[in-house]
Amino acid sequence: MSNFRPPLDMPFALQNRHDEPLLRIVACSSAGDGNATPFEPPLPENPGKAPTANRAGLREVEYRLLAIAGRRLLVAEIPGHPQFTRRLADAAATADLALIRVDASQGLTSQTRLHTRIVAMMGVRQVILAVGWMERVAFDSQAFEAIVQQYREFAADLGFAGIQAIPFPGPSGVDWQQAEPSLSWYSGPSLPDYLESIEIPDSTVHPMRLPVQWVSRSEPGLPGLCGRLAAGSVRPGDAVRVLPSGLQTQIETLLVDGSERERADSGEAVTLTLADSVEVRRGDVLATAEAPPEVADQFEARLLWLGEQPMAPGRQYLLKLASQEVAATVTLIKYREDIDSGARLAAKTLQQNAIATVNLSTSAPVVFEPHRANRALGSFVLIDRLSQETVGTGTLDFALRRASNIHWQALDIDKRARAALMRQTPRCIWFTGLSGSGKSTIASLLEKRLHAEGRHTYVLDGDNVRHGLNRDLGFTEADRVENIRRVAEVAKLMTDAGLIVLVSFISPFISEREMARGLFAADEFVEVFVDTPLEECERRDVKGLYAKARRGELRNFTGIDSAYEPPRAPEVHLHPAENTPEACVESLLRLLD
Ligand SMILES: Nc1ncnc2c1ncn2[C@@H]1O[C@H](COP(=O)(O)OS(=O)(=O)O)[C@@H](OP(=O)(O)O)[C@H]1O
Ligand SMILES: Nc1ncnc2c1ncn2[C@@H]1O[C@H](COP(=O)(O)OP(=O)(O)O)[C@@H](O)[C@H]1O
Repeated sequence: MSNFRPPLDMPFALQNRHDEPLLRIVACSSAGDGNATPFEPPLPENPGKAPTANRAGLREVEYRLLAIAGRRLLVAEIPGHPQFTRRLADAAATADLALIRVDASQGLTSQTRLHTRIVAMMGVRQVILAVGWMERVAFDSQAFEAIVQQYREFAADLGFAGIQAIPFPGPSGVDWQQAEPSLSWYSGPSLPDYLESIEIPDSTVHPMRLPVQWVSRSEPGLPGLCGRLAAGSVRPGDAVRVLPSGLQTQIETLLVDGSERERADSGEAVTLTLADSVEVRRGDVLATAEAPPEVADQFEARLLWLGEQPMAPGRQYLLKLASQEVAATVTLIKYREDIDSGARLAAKTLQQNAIATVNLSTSAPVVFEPHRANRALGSFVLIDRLSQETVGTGTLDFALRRASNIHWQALDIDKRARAALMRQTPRCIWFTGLSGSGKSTIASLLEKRLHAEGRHTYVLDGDNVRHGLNRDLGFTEADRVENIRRVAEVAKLMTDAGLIVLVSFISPFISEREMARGLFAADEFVEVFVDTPLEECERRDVKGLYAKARRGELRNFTGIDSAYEPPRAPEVHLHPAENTPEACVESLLRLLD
């Protein structure tokens, strides 16, 4: 074994492809206290770096570059703690092989099953089941076989092409060099031999895909299109298509590391220029002209939920796929998978570490390929728009419909024409605040004033809409998200009809209010924060609901046992506890004028 300079903490994504093939391994452990990793301690030939710990005293993820007989290995070692699930999914997304270690005395744990499902979902097809601490079961071959048998049965439906189980002595996993006499009954390959024998799929045979990371205009002439080849190879003169626009052109020049090249392969970072001045933007994908990927905005997908807060269908997240970024919503949870048995379970929301099959809808068409055909264009992450944290990762199975199959119906009479007839500027005035804060009182008074001035208005009130359109919804977080999504869509249609719409819903979450805002033109949406302190609302207790909630007779009551997230920058901030309803309406009218 030779030794490469260890690229400490180097993510897979930053590795450039060189002449020798690189086997990417994701290694994780469900053994012991979960804080150990299978490749420790660092081998004498390959010292790596000393394990680092984060503030909580947990080991961090480490990347090591090793070599065995001319084969280079990039190993991502993921500590077994549940906090590392996201890192495991990240590393598994590009790994060729997973090394999953168990403790012989514990056998399979829920962690083993979760890790195995995640690596399978992210497209890893080869698994090494490293059965460590064999001395704890007296090096018993039957104990080993029982674990292997159990694992094979569990993993039978997960689509692995190969599962190799290898026994190990000791607490620290992989003993590369020394044969352990007590394991002489094991006749399979050693870990180095097995790693050497694994075939790496050739990603250059796939049609070329280049997600454009940025467009460089630093040189005179046509812009340089920069990105990392996600599949296939590219040469000057190749016919390519730009997606989603579909425009066809040719590669003019190809640069790698600043020098002109005749060919570049999957994994390499390249800069291209095109023969024509076709419009290309960051997020577009360049592809082989005769075999382009699909473009769609509705998908069936598999989703691993990572957020501490449960996933709510209907809530908008930011979806990142290759270099594309669009708003996305889970429109339906088809089923959640039981991590142990794989059984399909009904679910209204997803808790952290749940895996589910869902329908996903994006706000704009996305260039993609099914994950089984291309991992780079078939996997995505979901980001919470407020915290900017990754809350989900997933893979696209197939498009539910092509984006191009559904078009906006062009109508002769549009919003502008309708509004002109009504002699008004359509608006959505969105009241948010606690129950009893005064939303309905103020909205109703404002409507009276507008009506008297000859304006065309409509009030959408939570209490009323919940008797009809939203009668199927309760007050869980997921139901409130859907409640607001529907009413925002209705308000948008009404504004489109030319009306001034007054929406009066608690609408407790920033995400959904921002989603609603996103449906309207910039100055069409007016967020009004009806900021009455909880104590005052509770003192008023118009409907006796606060008293009920305090007695524990009403669950999920906003302000008591369900959160209210105040707006950060509302257009109007009202303080009804200090001003009469009439005074509040006056200040609103001034703003609307
Ligand atoms: N658990 C719980 N939490 C909050 N509110 C409750 C609850 N149960 C019933 N109600 C009554 O429902 C009204 C709020 O409905 P909304 O559609 O505005 O709520 S939300 O926007 O979906 O949060 C609200 O009306 P307002 O007082 O006018 O706000 C309450 O009367
Ligand atoms: N300045 C004020 N603005 C609005 N409502 C007020 C004000 N002062 C007192 N109230 C009273 O508070 C209650 C608010 O109830 P409501 O308008 O139904 O609130 P919400 O729609 O937010 O649940 C009403 O009984 C209203 O008369």
